[in-house]
Amino acid sequence: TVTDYVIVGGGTGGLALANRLTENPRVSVLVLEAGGDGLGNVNISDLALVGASWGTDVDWQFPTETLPVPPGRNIGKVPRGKVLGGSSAINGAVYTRGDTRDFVQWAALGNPSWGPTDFFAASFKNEEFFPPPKNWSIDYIYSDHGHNGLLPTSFGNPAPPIQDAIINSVVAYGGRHSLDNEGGHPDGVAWATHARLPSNATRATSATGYYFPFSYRKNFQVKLFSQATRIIWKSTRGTPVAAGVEYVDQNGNTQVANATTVVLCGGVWGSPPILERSGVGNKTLLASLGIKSVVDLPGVGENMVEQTAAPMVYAFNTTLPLDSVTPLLLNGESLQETFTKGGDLAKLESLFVKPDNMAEPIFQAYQKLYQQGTTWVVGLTNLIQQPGQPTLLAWFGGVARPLSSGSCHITSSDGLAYPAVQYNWFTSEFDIYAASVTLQRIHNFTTVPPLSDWISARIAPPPNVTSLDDIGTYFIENCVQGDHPIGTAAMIPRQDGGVVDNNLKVYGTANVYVVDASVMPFQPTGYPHAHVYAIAERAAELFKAQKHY
Ligand SMILES: Cc1cc2nc3c(=O)[nH]c(=O)nc-3n(C[C@H](O)[C@H](O)[C@H](O)COP(=O)(O)OP(=O)(O)OC[C@H]3O[C@@H](n4cnc5c(N)ncnc54)[C@H](O)[C@@H]3O)c2cc1C
Repeated sequence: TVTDYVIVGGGTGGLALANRLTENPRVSVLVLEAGGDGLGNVNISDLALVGASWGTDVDWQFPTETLPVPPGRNIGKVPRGKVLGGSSAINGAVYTRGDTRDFVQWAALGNPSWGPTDFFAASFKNEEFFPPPKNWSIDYIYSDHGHNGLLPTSFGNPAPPIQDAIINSVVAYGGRHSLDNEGGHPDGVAWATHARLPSNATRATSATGYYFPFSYRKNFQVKLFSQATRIIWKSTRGTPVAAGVEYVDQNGNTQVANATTVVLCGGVWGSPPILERSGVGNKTLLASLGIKSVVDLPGVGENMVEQTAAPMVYAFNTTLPLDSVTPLLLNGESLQETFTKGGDLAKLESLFVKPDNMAEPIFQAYQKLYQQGTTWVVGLTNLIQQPGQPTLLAWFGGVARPLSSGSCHITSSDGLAYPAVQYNWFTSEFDIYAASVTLQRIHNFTTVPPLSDWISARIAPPPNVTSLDDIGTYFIENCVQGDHPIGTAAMIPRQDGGVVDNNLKVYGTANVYVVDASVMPFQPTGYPHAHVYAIAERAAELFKAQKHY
């Protein structure tokens, strides 16, 4: 049998796309997912247990390469969801939307279908926002959220008065209190929504929203424990045409799924390896691995941007009664604003230079976003309660839009081998300087009243780390990955290192597409999760329009 679409990866993007395509009963979709269904796994469903699934069988546990800066640092294996729902099933579930100006730049990169009006309409289609109860002191703007989507979003339970103290100290130190960061103007400290059902703190994933309630659809088939290895080509003469996808089924047998259209939704480190094993990628690299080139596309696996964050941890002088779900505040602001309070803006600007491996148009987009004063640095607050210990306040602060970028490439033609994930953090000094001043500013927020009235000591970094240089060293030695990588199949012009076009079709192919976090040309303000859903919603619209469904 030949299905209309074979979708590789039943993750965040994959299931959202599959759902929208199968709204039409005449369109058939087969999803190949390397993991299982995750049903009954409390580490997935209970959002209070975030992190418990990492390192288990629902996590790919991707090995990473040693970092260049600081020399020799290796952060080891990092999580990615290997289960229906993909990373939406194991992530922090923080749901943030970017700035409208981010998408003006996406469109300017040669993608007219991805401007702010289209992007936000697609994103709102994803969300079903549950406002907090009236007696909770949480600000939000109702119209900044989607209301008829398939993914429930809501706030964690508030912990007044500490939350108000955080907001008031940010404002006391020259920051802004934003009523809502979700409507295209993320600029200041605001409550962050989670992908979660409000009633019982259950995690909402692409599987709970887009698949399980629709699994009755005969045209929406899912094969679990089926790992795709490469694309099978019907013809590589002229423009190559895919016939389907080769995969290893749950019994270890190699099979082929035939389809009219192949869509890769394997994620940032799942999709590029499939392209490379199929002959789509850097011709020289592929030749060195004995793989015949089908389309010479050097951008495959490049342009990988990952946010980093370092903890600033403070002990409270009291134990706070906390709900099981940690409430969160997200603070973002422009670099100009951050530096006005304690950095050398001229020095920062002198460091704002294009890294060799960054595409020129992306750098131009960054320049515009910087000049427009868009939010560039982000801090997320977390309240931590361990039995018998004082409550801790942890800020995770970092640069939302770093200049340093890395890569993800296969190292052999083995269809089941892990690729080499190279982050390349801090190869741009701009990122180190911006991060140091950000942490210093977070420290300054925390040590002015009213928040300071609650704090007894700083736990991390140690109190003797005070100079900007020392804070910078602390950051590069202790930062953690955001688990927010994007960009390895970037939607930019082919001559600039792009991999997919405005319709998410892989350049040089007739019928191969990518619909996941890989296609983001750069990280919109905030975090990636909500944007992947929006990409899938928008991709479904574009596919339907092309095929006149
Ligand atoms: C620990 C963690 C915390 C995070 N926290 C947040 C957060 O709080 N907020 C936020 O916005 N973002 C967060 N993220 C990032 C966010 O979850 C991801 O950006 C997003 O879910 C990626 O979606 P995707 O569709 O690109 O990939 P995924 O959702 O990862 O889906 C890829 C799917 O493809 C499958 N797959 C891969 N290769 C193959 C293959 N060869 N054959 C078959 N199937 C395959 C995988 O098993 C997976 O199901 C976090 C991520 C992680 C891992």
